[in-house]
Amino acid sequence: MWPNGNDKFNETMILMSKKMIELSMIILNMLRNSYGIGLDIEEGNIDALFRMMKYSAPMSNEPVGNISSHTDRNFITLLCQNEVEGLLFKTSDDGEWVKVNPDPGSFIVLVGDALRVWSNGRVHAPPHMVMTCGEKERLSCGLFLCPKGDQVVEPCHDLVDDEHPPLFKSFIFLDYLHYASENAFRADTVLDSFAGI
Ligand SMILES: O=C(O)CCC(=O)C(=O)O
Ligand SMILES: [Fe+2]
Repeated sequence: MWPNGNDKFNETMILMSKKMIELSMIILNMLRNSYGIGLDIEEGNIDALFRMMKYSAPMSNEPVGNISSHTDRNFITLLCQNEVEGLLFKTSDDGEWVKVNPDPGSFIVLVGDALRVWSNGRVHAPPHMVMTCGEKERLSCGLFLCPKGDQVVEPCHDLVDDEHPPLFKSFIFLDYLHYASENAFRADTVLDSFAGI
């Protein structure tokens, strides 16, 4: 059983997760630069979860729901997947559901709730879900960059002023995770009910 006895696989997964953490940090820094401000998210205050997901082939042409609509709770999620489509996300403009065209050579970047709070609502954390159909299994792997559980999540002070009042209250990340898991049935609006002002 992995990791025992599968050293090569182990090594590849550790390398992959390290590279995905690096890429997530680069993206966070690009965001900071685009606002011309210092990023008060330090590496020591961040956790990363690497997860591999397998959706078995539904063997039907009717789409089958695998993961229902939700926003991710973390700062930023990087996803890569095989060629089987299934991920859909909701746009901020008109709330349309859009299919993600799978490209095994690229990463999908999703903003999560913690980054939406940090940016004081400037970046959209899209509700997304997974629905598959057909005869092939879908494989994806995700790197979820999160605040550590004891971290305070709040709008970045440089992004709050008279014209941009805070849209969210400060909270401890772990408290939010608990609240979100107790309110999982409204997984894509739970941030607003927990911390929205
Ligand atoms: O498998 C995917 O592409 C997405 C999975 C997902 O949304 C999640 O694990 O939060
Ligand atoms: Fe997700």
